[in-house]
Amino acid sequence: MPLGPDSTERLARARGDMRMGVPVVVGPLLVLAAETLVPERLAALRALDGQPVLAITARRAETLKARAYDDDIARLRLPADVAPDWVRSVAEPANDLDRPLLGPFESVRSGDADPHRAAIGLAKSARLLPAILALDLDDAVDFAARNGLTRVTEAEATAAQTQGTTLEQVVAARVPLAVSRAGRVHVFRPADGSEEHYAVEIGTPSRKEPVLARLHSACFTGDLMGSLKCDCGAQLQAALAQMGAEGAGVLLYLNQEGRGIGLANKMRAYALQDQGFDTVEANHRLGFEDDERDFRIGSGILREMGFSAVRLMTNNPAKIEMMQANGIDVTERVPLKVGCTAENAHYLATKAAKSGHML
Ligand SMILES: Nc1nc2c(ncn2[C@@H]2O[C@H](COP(=O)(O)OP(=O)(O)OP(=O)(O)O)[C@@H](O)[C@H]2O)c(=O)[nH]1
Ligand SMILES: [Zn+2]
Repeated sequence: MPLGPDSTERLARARGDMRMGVPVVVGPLLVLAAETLVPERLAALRALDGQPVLAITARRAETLKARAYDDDIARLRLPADVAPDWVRSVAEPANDLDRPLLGPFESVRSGDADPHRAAIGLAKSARLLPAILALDLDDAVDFAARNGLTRVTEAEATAAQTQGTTLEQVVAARVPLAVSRAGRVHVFRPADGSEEHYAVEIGTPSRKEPVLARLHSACFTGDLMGSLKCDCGAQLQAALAQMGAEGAGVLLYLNQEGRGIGLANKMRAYALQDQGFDTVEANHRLGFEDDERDFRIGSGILREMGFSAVRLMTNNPAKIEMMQANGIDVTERVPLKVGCTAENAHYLATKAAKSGHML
């Protein structure tokens, strides 16, 4: 292996750079995340030859009443005189209702939008808002080298969205739990430098029979703070309690906060929910799909631990489908109906109506 970074490592760097507001080169494009744009970098971008565009998802474009000519994304020409906060307002819907006059937008029709799509995917995988400033470069390779910028190819950036599914166990150790003395916590680390995920094994479940299993997505507010806006904390405790009572089970704690959009974006969604949008509408206004989680991570961990069949504790049919599609047999669905509160009744009803949850 050469000493320099390979493509996986360059992708991890690119994510870090975007989060810091440092430009990266994706295929032929110079790319800056809209969310972390500062005035100095916008000025430096404008000093280059060419016409910058702001690429957003079609979901976001729909809210802004901008035309999306590239299916799932739109490329908006960057007006010559706008300040960085215009860019941020296009990306970030917090002030949509106060700033209705951001447009009119001029959407670009010609040229290849695939690199822009790849760069938006990279921003998502960095848990940033899916909006990027992009400028076509004539000499992308030299430009990156001259300016010390991280460069990834378009294909590498596209692949970034499906990485993080090859995980290796780093360590496992005994942790006596309130629900069972025989608790064991395993830590799994993806090869691409993205977030680690955990498995809590209760007892010593047989690898030859279906194991009682829960795929739990991290919810800082519900799991740790006792938020009444969702049912996550109660589901977590109930799942562990049932595993303790049966003497065996495995709970995967997946760091896919906010259905994979990250805590900052989930809090943005919560702010929109206070303006009257439901959980799905809020995700769309931010430019995300309803659910950005990659459930293959869960099936990968189960396989790594030697399990091939589960009795899955869930109300979400998508999880069952994803398990089956990824080689983990779901022999039984174990319902998990706990934690209904006055504050989350609307949230649970929306999950049932829009996400097909079985309630
Ligand atoms: N984007 C977003 N994420 C949310 C919201 N409320 C909860 N979450 C996240 O949703 C995830 C939990 O997903 P749920 O749909 O409740 O449950 P599920 O795991 O898909 O399905 P079950 O197995 O039936 O519980 C956690 O990662 C939470 O952080 C919200 O309003 N917006
Ligand atoms: Zn929650």
